[in-house]
Amino acid sequence: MTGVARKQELNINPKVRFIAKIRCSSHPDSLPNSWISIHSNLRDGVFSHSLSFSLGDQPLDTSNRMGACVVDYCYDQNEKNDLVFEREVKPSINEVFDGCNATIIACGASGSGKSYLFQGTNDEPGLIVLAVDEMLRLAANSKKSVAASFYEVDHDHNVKDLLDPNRQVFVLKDAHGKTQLKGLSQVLLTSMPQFYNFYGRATNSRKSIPERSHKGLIVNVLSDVGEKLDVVVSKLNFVDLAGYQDARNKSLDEHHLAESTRKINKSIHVIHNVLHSLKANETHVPYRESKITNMLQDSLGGTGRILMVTCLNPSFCQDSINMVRLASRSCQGTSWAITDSCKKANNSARPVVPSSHKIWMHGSVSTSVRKQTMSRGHISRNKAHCLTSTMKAGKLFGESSDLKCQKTNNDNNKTALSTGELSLFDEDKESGSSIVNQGGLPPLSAQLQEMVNKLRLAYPSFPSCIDTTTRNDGFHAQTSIDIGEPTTLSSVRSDDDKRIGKESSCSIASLGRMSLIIKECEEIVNDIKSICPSTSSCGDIPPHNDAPQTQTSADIGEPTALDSSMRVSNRDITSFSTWEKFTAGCTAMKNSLAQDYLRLLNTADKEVLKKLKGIGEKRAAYILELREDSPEPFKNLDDLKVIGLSAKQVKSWL
Ligand SMILES: Nc1ncnc2c1ncn2[C@@H]1O[C@H](COP(=O)(O)OP(=O)(O)OP(=O)(O)O)[C@@H](O)[C@H]1O
Repeated sequence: MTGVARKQELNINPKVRFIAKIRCSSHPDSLPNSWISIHSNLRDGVFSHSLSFSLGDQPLDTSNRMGACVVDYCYDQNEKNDLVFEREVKPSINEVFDGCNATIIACGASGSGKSYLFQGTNDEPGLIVLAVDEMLRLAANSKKSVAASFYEVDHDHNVKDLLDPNRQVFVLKDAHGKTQLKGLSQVLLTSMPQFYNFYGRATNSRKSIPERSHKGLIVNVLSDVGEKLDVVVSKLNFVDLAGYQDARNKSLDEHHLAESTRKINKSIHVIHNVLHSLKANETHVPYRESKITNMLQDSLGGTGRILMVTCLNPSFCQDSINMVRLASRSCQGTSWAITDSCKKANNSARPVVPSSHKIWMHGSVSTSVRKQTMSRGHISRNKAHCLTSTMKAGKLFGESSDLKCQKTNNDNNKTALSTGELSLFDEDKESGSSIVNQGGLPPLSAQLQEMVNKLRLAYPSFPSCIDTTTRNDGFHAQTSIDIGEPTTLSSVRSDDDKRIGKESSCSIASLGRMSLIIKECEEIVNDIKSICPSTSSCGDIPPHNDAPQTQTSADIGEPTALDSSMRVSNRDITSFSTWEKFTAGCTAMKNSLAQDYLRLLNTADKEVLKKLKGIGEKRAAYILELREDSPEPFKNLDDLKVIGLSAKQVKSWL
């Protein structure tokens, strides 16, 4: 890092700013950091830092999708908390006193120095301590007061009051849509020693909780003392996110730990998504996809200023690379559009984004970038010294020197969908006749055709349903029934009605659906075989007995018993009514379609992902990143939330 770069103008994004901080080594004798190099970029008046990584002499290629990792600024290991405070936090505090909210978020791998940055030590106070001191000073000079709350969110689910762990905290929205943290206690701050007392109590209560969790401090600025003390004018949030850990880390063999890690990682991804959306001025911001972003919605949205600090370990840590990639993706609005020149260690240019990416990255580089000239030399350290002596008196913080982050598995467990699997989707493939090609669908293979024919024998209503529609809508109608919900014929029909006319051309998605349905047919055939072991083929299945079970409107209206039809292997297939057989097939199909959609998300390469409805360039790239954290990030339809899709939406596409 050259001195010239250090004197460059800083571009401060008025809304969201991403910075990185390389942790100082906790061992004074250890070698200075050598695995992260910081390179300055100045392009079109926008300043940024790109980071490159090396292991020994070996540059680490992070360019698979990402290329250089770019953040707005990176502080190296020699730069102290007070410098970060003066440059990054203090300007926001003035704005908080003017009525704006601000949020400072620290994220990073475990042991990357998040707590150190926020909390600091007796000798080097952290951002929180410096900020509260500054806020108390400003409050004394105005008719305002400050009060603080301290909370913890474990598993991205339960919110606990760290001042009073027995209190239950509920996240509610008031009539104006504002977030209320019902039950969270608040302490009026009067002096630094009183704050140390408060903060020390809260951090001690946290130590009793072994699980990793996010924790947050809210410093509220209250309106005039003596009038309405409880009216919050604005707030400064500090959010110390749980340490990021690769969920595939072998040490996480206990299921609940892996599960908890998965949830934590997911919420970290959601926070980055939210910041990306805010930075890119997107209309939809996925606050509701995690508890922590839901809680912070008021502060993050509107005019609230946000600083995301990605803390980096001083020695090699794959999780740190993952984190900085994530930050870079959110910061740049893109994560893969990196030119070759950017991959070189000594690159100096910001990544060039191909035009195909420009739609969604629009707005990510602010046009109203505020520039602040700051040189390293003019930071006053008096404040820190003054605080240090106060803190020493209180001996608030203990220190440990463990370097927690270990090298983790770098291999991405990627399984690209083979073209063999895709051949079913292939429009050029011609074989056999088809019962469903009237809408432009490709002909089925002879083998599949035979299977469907067999199904016709077993399920008389199944082919009739197909045949009564003029195109592939019949298939859609059967497969668009909400998964897990009771199936009624009327719902089938209304879905059918909705779809007819909507989709007039054959899409890859519809071809995909078709192949999946056919695959499901095969499974149904196998199910039937297993229920009737004596059956050598579907064609041999005794025809259903319609006589005693004639379909009535009561049958149609009472389908819930059929939901269990896939579990009725004890029951003789011959006792199934036509309707039962049909709905059993439908249930299996819709479940299988959902599973196949999830399987594709978990395994398919980017190009295939982009063929799925709802998945564009951005989502596809994000899915690939999620798969780096967890080999199978999509276990059920609810997991789609993390990529901004709802289960309902996807079910309607299947
Ligand atoms: N700038 C620094 N100088 C010296 N030691 C540091 C510095 N930053 C962090 N450390 C030390 O590194 C260790 C890990 O730091 P810290 O606890 O802040 O990490 P963390 O990211 O909060 O970890 P976790 O996510 O596991 O809570 C601690 O022992 C801390 O004292």
